[in-house]
Order: sequence, then C-alpha cells, then structure tokens
Amino acid sequence: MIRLSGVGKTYDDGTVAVHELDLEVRRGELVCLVGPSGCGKSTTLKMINRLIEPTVGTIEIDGVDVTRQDPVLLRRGIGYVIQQVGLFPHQKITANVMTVPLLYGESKATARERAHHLLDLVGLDPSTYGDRYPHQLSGGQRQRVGVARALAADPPVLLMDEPFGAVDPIVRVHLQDEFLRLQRELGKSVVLVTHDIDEAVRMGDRVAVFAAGGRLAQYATPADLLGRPADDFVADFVGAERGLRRLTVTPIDRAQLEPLEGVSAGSLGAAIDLDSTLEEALAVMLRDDKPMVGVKDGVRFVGVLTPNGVHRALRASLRD
Ligand SMILES: Nc1ncnc2c1ncn2[C@@H]1O[C@H](COP(=O)(O)OP(=O)(O)OP(=O)(O)O)[C@@H](O)[C@H]1O
Repeated sequence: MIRLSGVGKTYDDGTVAVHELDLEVRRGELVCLVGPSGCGKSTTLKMINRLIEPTVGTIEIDGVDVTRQDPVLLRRGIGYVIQQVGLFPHQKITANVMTVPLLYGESKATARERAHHLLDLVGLDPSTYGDRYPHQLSGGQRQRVGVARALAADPPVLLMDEPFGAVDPIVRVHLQDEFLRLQRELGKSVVLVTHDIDEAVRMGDRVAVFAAGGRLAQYATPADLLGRPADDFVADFVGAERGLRRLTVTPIDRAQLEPLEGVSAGSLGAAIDLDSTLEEALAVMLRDDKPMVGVKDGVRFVGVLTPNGVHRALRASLRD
C-alpha cells in the first residue's frame, strides 16, 4: 500500500505545487490523479519515487518511509512510464527492454528472454518488432515498449505520467484497454496521472481529483465521483456530460430488467452479460438496430433491457 500523509511541496521560487495531501493507494489498486494543468499531479507522482523530494509530510510504501530508503533501490521497486517514452534511439527494441534486467545482473540470454516475454505481454511480437529501432515504430507501439520496460523488473508499484497522452484518441482507447487487461493479470499498484477525465473514469478503481495548488478536491470511485461530485469545482471538472460518462461505469441493474416472456426474438439485439455496463447495453441496441437487448446471467436469460430501463437504472444509481 502507498500512503501519503500531509505531503506538501513548495518549490524554491515559492510555488506551492502540492498542499498537505493525504492519499492512500491499496495494493493492486489503479488510482488516477486527474485535474487541470499545473495542479500538482506530476509533482505528486514524482515525490513517490523521489524524483522530487517533498517539503513536508511522509510517503510510505508497505509501511516503509520512502525518504529513508536509498533512492536507487527505491526506484528499482517502482516502474515509471512517461509520455515521452525515452527509449534509446540507437538501440533496437529488444535491447531497450533488456536494459533493466541487465542492470540487475541477469545474463544476456535471460535478459533477452525476459524482454521477449514482456514485449509479448504488451502485444508486440518480438520476432517482428524486436529488431527494429524506436523510430520504426508508431507512437502507440513505442508507448507499449515503454510499459514493457517499466515492467521489466516486475515492480509491485507502477507510476504512469500521461502514459497514453501522445497518441490519437482511437489508439489511446486501445492502449487503455490493453493496459487494463494487463493490469487484471498483473495486479500492480498503479498511480496514473492524466488530465483527461474520461481516461480517469475509464481506468481508475478510484479517482483523485486535484484542484489548483495540489488540493485534493475529491477521492472516490468513478461512479461516486460522477454521481455525487463533492463540490462545484468537481462537478464542473467532470463536466455536463457526467450522465453520459456514468453509462460507462454503471452496471446493469437486475431490478430494471423487463420479463423476456412475450418479446419476439426479432426485436432483440445480441444478448449481453448481466455484468456489462449500461453503455455496452446501449451500444448493442444501436449496433443491432433493435429496441431492446437480452440479458444473460451465465447461460440463462434473466430479462430484457430497454432504453427506458437504462434511464431508470441511471436515475436509480444517482439516488443511491
Ligand atoms: N521545478 C519547479 N520550480 C517551480 N515551480 C514548479 C516546478 N515544477 C513545477 N512547478 C509548478 O508547480 C505546479 C504544479 O506542477 P505539476 O507539474 O505538478 O502540475 P501538473 O498537474 O502535473 O500539470 P500538467 O497537467 O500541466 O502536467 C505548477 O504551477 C508548476 O508551474
């Protein structure tokens, strides 16, 4: 677990970047730090791996105060992914990922094997991409190499600063999905900085909304954040489209289903699982051009969902 207690950072010129921040990240949790430009997100992230030293407060990882640890050893246990991936331009992709295992004293053969495994893990076939140079990859592919390299030491903690910022929106969603899949497998404790509320809501188990001066305006699950913004600042920041955003995080509610009896098969879109979101349900209705969608619990149909049901489920989730 990562715990920040009363952490603050005032730069030498007097800028208060972060003000008395308390924040906990549970083991295996993905937490997004989101907020407008200059509100102290990156400073907070860099204090966790001591690229920046806090002015006040303590930061602990699994109960150990990071300021008492040797910074080099500390950073070995923490993967760090940044927007400008910082690959070595004159080294091939495999060699780039091998750097970290070699640093740990692995043999060349073991390091190469590990690099290939990691490239596979992030969806890059090592036999196709391993011998290319960074400039021969797309921005999204370079970003994946950055993630592979950050995972090379199998660190329990991963810090990511705008990791998907440099790519176009479609590639971005793709990379987000891939990372979420990877995270489900690896279960790292992740702190991810983004200025994009959609990314935060999509990726985070919990989302910390920062206001200017590194003030924590709200720390909550995406559903809570969208359903119950703590104040006007958060409400403004999550935006007028928060109802729409809630679709992406609100699960189907069994209570809002209608009975299957009497519904003709022709009016149903492809069936979806009960653990899908309302957005997925609407997407199927639109894609299949049907007024309702069948909902299954395992192999059993449990009812149908209509746009009215989606509306009721959304309203109910806002009342909770
Ligand atoms: N080395 C520095 N010296 C003085 N002020 C700094 C320094 N680094 C950052 N700041 C200031 O501290 C504040 C917080 O910066 P930080 O980079 O943490 O914000 P951020 O939320 O990550 O912003 P962005 O989304 O634009 O990257 C800003 O006002 C910034 O100008």
